Amino acid sequence: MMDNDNDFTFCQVSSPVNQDGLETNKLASDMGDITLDEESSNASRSHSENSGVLCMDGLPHNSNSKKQASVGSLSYSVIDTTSNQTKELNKKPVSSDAENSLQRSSEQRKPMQKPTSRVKVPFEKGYSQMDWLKLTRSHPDLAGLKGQSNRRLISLDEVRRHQTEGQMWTVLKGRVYNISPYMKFHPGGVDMLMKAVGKDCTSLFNKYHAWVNAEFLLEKCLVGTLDNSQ
Ligand code: HEM
Repeated sequence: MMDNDNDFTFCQVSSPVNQDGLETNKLASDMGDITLDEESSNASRSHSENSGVLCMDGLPHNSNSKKQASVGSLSYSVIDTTSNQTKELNKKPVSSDAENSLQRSSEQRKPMQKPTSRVKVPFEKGYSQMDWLKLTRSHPDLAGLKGQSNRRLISLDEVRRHQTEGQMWTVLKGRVYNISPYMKFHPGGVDMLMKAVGKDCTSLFNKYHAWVNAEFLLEKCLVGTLDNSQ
């Protein structure tokens, strides 16, 4: 079962929102030798709709011939079609230790791991998403506009020239943001967000978390709109 927020993230093996068929297809192809039975597929789907995650933590079941794994209160069979044998997933109760739980869940996920590994970086004190929201409400000029309008058109070349501390610009879905103030608040870590600086990060963003509402999160960091005319 899921004990805390960390477990929620670390156990995530499918996209919370199935809006993006790609993610689901990738998962399906990476699962390769594992087949979920009819009942389990339905169960997983409805679980995804409800809570957005598919977590494999659960208490051990007594499994001899039929192997059972559990997802919250749901259970399903896992069948290895290559060896014609059923595999039992590693099922142990979750401890509250986030580090152990990260290790254990990455072991569990091995057979169906995606190429894109998504590790949530523990935030520094004062840099939670709630702290970010508070800052966006209280800071007068997060974008660093200094009175300039954020309705102007900005070329990709100008975006490239903004890679200094305090002025780190990126393009996301046609909008130009100064992500400098968001750096330390990014749940995926500073290093990951640095990859977005000075360029269009839309595809990277979608690869990791297409469902994140950046328009809302970065609203106060908007510096303009990308000029596509060149
Ligand atoms: C530019 C705007 C971006 C915003 C506003 C943003 C925001 C977020 C948010 C809110 C989360 C937590 C998601 C969750 O809990 O489900 C997150 C996680 C993450 N982000 Fe970003 N992100 C951005 C760009 C990027 C880029 C460009 C990359 C990759 C190069 C990236 C990589 C990650 C990773 C690896 C995680 C961590 C694990 C996870 O939560 O699943 N992000 N980001």
